[in-house]
Amino acid sequence: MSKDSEGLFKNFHESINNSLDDVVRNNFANLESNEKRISYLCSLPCVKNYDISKEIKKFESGGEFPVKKDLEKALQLKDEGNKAVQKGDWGRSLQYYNESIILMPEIKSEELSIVLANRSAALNHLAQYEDTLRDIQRCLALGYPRHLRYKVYERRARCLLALKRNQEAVTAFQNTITALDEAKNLDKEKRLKLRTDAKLMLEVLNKGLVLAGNPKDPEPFKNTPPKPKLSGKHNKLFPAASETVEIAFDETRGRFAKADRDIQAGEILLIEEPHGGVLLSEFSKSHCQNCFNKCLIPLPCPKCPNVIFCSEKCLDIALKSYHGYECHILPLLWKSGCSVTCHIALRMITQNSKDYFMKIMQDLKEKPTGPYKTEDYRNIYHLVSHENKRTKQDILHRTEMAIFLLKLLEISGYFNGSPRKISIPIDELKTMALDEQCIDDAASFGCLILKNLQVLQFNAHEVFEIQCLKPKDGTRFLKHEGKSVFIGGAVYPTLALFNHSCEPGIVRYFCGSRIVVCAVKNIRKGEEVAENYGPIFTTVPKDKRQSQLKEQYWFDCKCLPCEQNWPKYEDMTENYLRFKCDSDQPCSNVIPVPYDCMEFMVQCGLCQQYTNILKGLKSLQDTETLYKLGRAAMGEGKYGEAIKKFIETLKLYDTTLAPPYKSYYDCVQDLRSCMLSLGNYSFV
Ligand SMILES: C[S@@+](CC[C@H](N)C(=O)[O-])C[C@H]1O[C@@H](n2cnc3c(N)ncnc32)[C@H](O)[C@@H]1O
Repeated sequence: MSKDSEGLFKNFHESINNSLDDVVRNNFANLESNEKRISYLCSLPCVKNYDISKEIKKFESGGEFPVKKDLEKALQLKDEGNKAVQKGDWGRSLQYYNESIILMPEIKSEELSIVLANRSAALNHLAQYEDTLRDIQRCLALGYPRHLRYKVYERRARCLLALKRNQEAVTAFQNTITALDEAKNLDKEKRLKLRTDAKLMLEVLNKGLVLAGNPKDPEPFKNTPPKPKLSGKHNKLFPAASETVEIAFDETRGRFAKADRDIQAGEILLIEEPHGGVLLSEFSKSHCQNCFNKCLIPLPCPKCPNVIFCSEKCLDIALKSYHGYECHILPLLWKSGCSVTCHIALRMITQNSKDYFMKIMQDLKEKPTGPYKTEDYRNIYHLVSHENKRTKQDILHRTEMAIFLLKLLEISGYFNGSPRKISIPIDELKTMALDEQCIDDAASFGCLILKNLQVLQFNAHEVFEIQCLKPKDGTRFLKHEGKSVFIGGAVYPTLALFNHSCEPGIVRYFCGSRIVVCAVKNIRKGEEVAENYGPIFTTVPKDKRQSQLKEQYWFDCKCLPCEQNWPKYEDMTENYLRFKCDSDQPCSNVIPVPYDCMEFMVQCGLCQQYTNILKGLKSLQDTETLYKLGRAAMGEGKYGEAIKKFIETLKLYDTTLAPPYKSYYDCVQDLRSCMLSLGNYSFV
């Protein structure tokens, strides 16, 4: 449940807990399968008869997440946009048009086409030509009135000229001339002037094209950032990871990742799409519901006023899978007070069809073999859920959540195999009882949801972006100085196989909703590639780390900093250097050498061999210079350059010294900050 939750789910939960007597609790506790737990709880009168009609009524009243589109408001906002245009405030008009588009009902396609055309004018004035062209395309597809079309064709032609796409501009000017014939409300003189201008432009353009030998137009500009690339080939068994990573297993730690060869700091080890990725409700009107990118020119869902998309592609993906079902239940879910984890648990179902689950239901008993694919629900089903360590109270609580989500799933039309077409009429929803026809489905899907909730507790990741203050004109902004903001959640099934260390070897960042995992240390072949579940040894004392990990993830951490009781960053001493034993035989020992040591040959206490520290001291001087260069590049926002310097610094450190020591973690921390700067960011 969300921390400050109020609302339907909380009340439902409290009401059940108050109604259950010891006998019922005992009966529940003795049930051995999730299927039985769901069926039993669903059959109890306190669940079936739970009255939700009053709470549902509250949703109808709208507020932050209205249940329906609103023509009147949409038209008002359009008018506000037009007024802003008259004042020459194009930025403000764009905001009004955006809001109007989101609220405009789908059936008012002509009205919508007009707001899109108006928005294209604003975008054109703001010199966002590619966006202008997209909106013109959209407004024409929606049936923009024929007598006004000359305007958007002419705008299209001018945009194409600005983008130097002259061949296409010729067609657009020709369309303008044809469309002027239909401009019945335009006075004769204006029409004549526009026609003459367009003809003149056509002449100039055609001549220019002939003179230049009819060159091809430049490709339309792609506004999607380049996709990150794995370092090395894909792992054959775990294709989201690189072949440098192997997934190993042992009885105490379960599955975990280790290096299959020496890994260098800076290598990209994993790139993975989310499974069940959801955006937090607070970002539903600023970020694309599908790819999580910040979205300044939103495309609305045709049916609901609560989510936006960055492109037709994202809209199409969402509508054909999860959003088709979630469209009308989102306000209910968001206002119910249940957590983002509940939403992910539901999304893990809605993103696939009922048929998909029916086909794999039998397979779920066995762990799947073959390549471990991100989209394959069977893999997620077998992630760690610690089912047999759960308390009765925990299972009861999650079963209640599952039942609440089941009810939403039923309302969404999921069990009938087709999304509901209209928003939920209040009279339809009186109690929590499930429709008799859905009882069998409820038992099967309730089990899956319950399993999802258990799995998510240990395997979900937060999705974040870096938010930077909007730079004033001409001023530079530094992404590493931005704030990391939690915008959503998801399971990344391959990353979920990585265990924790309080001294992690990786950093994760996001490109849209896709996660990228990058090494921030050099990791030797055979060593664990560990991620971090929260507490880091440099900042959190051991007892706190141990108790946090035990409480949240149910294991005793035995990482090196925990086992050897490494000091926090602030307590690391600079009085001696931790030299690696440099003997001929491989020796893993560390030789602490006082800072003011006058000897240059020091003896290893373990293998008794001598290490010449002069060579090491010389290379440490080089690391200082390299590190300073990296810091300087970072301060100028040249992250690629800074990353290279930090990687070189770490390489030199690793030939000489063994962590923990301050300068090593300074460098790791800066490398991490630079890597984070490569991910999602937005201006606030
Ligand atoms: C996200 S999963 C990691 C993958 C998991 N080991 C598996 O087999 O699928 C988290 C769970 O892994 C185990 N785990 C993670 N880090 C661990 C560590 N450092 N030592 C022991 N167990 C760990 C705990 O059981 C934890 O709840």
